[in-house]
Amino acid sequence: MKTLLHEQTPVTEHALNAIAHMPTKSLPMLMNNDFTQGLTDADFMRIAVLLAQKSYDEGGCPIGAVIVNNASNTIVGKGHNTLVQENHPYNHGETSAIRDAGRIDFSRTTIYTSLSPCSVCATLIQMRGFSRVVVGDVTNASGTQDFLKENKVHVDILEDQYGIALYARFRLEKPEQDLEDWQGIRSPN
Ligand SMILES: Nc1ccnc(=O)[nH]1
Repeated sequence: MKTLLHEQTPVTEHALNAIAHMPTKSLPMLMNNDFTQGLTDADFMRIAVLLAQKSYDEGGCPIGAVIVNNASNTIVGKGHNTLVQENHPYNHGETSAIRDAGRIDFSRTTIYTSLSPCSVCATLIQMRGFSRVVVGDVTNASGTQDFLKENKVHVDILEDQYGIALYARFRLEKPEQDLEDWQGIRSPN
């Protein structure tokens, strides 16, 4: 079967945005193995940021995450924060992607998150035995890298300036929503 994204397709922002929006299980219909093999850490991080943008456009918190199988370089889970969209007291970008992936062996996967993980997500990442975390923003938030490293999770910082600017804008526009999401401070509603 010929896919829309293949070995001759350039890796553009439009292509990455289509990947971000397509259900994970349908991705093999969109891109073939050769295209998938060409995706880099920065590309996976940008997909996480485009999921953050999708959440922002829905009125939610702009944080996205992508989980990739280390051996096959394929996306096995992805998602974004749904505090607002699902009226969900605790569904961060990371938990959303982890839930999308399901009960797999996370020790052979990498999670790309558009924002530095909170302590609850860092604990889940450690408990589920992820081999590696790539963090796209340690400018707006930080603090769990040492915990992750102490627990044998490899941490790489790969800042995405688009994601950093988006989160900074959100924090200025909706400071209460940012605090509720980070610290569980009671919703004003
Ligand atoms: N890393 C994160 C911080 C806060 N909220 C999220 O969804 N993710």
